[in-house]
Amino acid sequence: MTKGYASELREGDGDFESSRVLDNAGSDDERVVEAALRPRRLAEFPGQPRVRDQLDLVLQAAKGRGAAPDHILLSGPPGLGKTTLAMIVAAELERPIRVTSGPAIQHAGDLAAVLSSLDEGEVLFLDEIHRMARAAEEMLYLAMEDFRVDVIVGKGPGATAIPLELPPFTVVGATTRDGLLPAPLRDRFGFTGRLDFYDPADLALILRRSASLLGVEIDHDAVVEIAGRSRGTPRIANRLLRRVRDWAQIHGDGRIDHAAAAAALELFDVDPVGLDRLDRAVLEALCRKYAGGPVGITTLAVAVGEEPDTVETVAEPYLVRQGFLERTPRGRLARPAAWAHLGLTPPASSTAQAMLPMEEPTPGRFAP
Ligand SMILES: Nc1ncnc2c1ncn2[C@@H]1O[C@H](COP(=O)(O)OP(=O)(O)OP(=O)(O)O)[C@@H](O)[C@H]1O
Repeated sequence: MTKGYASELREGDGDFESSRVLDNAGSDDERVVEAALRPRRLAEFPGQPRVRDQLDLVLQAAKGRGAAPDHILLSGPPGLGKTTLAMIVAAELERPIRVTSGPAIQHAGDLAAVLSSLDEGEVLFLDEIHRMARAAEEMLYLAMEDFRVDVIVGKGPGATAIPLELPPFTVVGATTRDGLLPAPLRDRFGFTGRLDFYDPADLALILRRSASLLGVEIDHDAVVEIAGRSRGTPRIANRLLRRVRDWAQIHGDGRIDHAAAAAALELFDVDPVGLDRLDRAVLEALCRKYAGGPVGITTLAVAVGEEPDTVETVAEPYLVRQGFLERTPRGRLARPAAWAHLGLTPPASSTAQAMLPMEEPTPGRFAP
């Protein structure tokens, strides 16, 4: 589900909290709206054609055999649809879904309680699976492989493991950091779907569908404008749509045209390539404070007043994808496009400048 970044940002110094319309977080009300906008079936899910086709095959084959499918791992940056796809897996299998998350499982006993109450064929959605406690991870390996958990009774040398058989079930794990998953856990998943940023045409489809569900009229140019500034992320596209809708309601007749979209996005500090204040702060710190780097992620995060994990999972993937930033073994480096985007001239000695030039991305187009 969509958690983590909200609380992390709130717990942080809060610089970006109030104005980050692009946060991959949101209030409870927003989560309710988000849930209402989720596609329910695979056929309604725009984008990610490869993952969709692979998942379709896995699910159809399992259904045909009348068996639970292999465990499924979904990885990718926040807001790309991992939770949505987990819900879709259960809907396609016509099975119930149990939802929990890594941070909620801090002891093996927490996981044992969930596992022992699963019904046959049930889908267990484990969001942020990389944040589960180590002891619970070990229990999960066994449960995923042998459909069994060992319940430990007693303590010390007298402790006994009592095996408890489980009915077959399917784990759908979601992670923004699959590199943090221990190999034995990763290996237990028979299928891994890697979600990537959406292209503007798919975001446009998502926006049209959401506008129709929200009952707002939106014209073609406005859809293109919002899609181009949504960082390749459906959650952000939907959130920007709702802010543009607010603008059109207050300043116009409720219909969304290009002028309304552009004015609202300007108000909410979303720049023409979709970068928000945190993204720009990261680039500014990298270029102005550290002369383009290389600089370590922790230092960079301190410079922008954020947790390293937030910078790494929320801001960086898109900055890398857009050709603004490069991750190197020595630290983060600003690419020439970052200097150009900020209107700065790289210092003559900058390592970043010595690298091959990349084009400044155009609005709504991803760098190759
Ligand atoms: N392919 C899609 N089509 C339409 N809407 C989508 C799609 N993918 C995601 N969304 C919308 O974006 C919102 C966020 O998606 P979701 O919660 O599934 O992302 P996530 O990858 O699980 O994020 P996180 O890592 O933060 O948990 C959903 O509420 C849904 O409305």
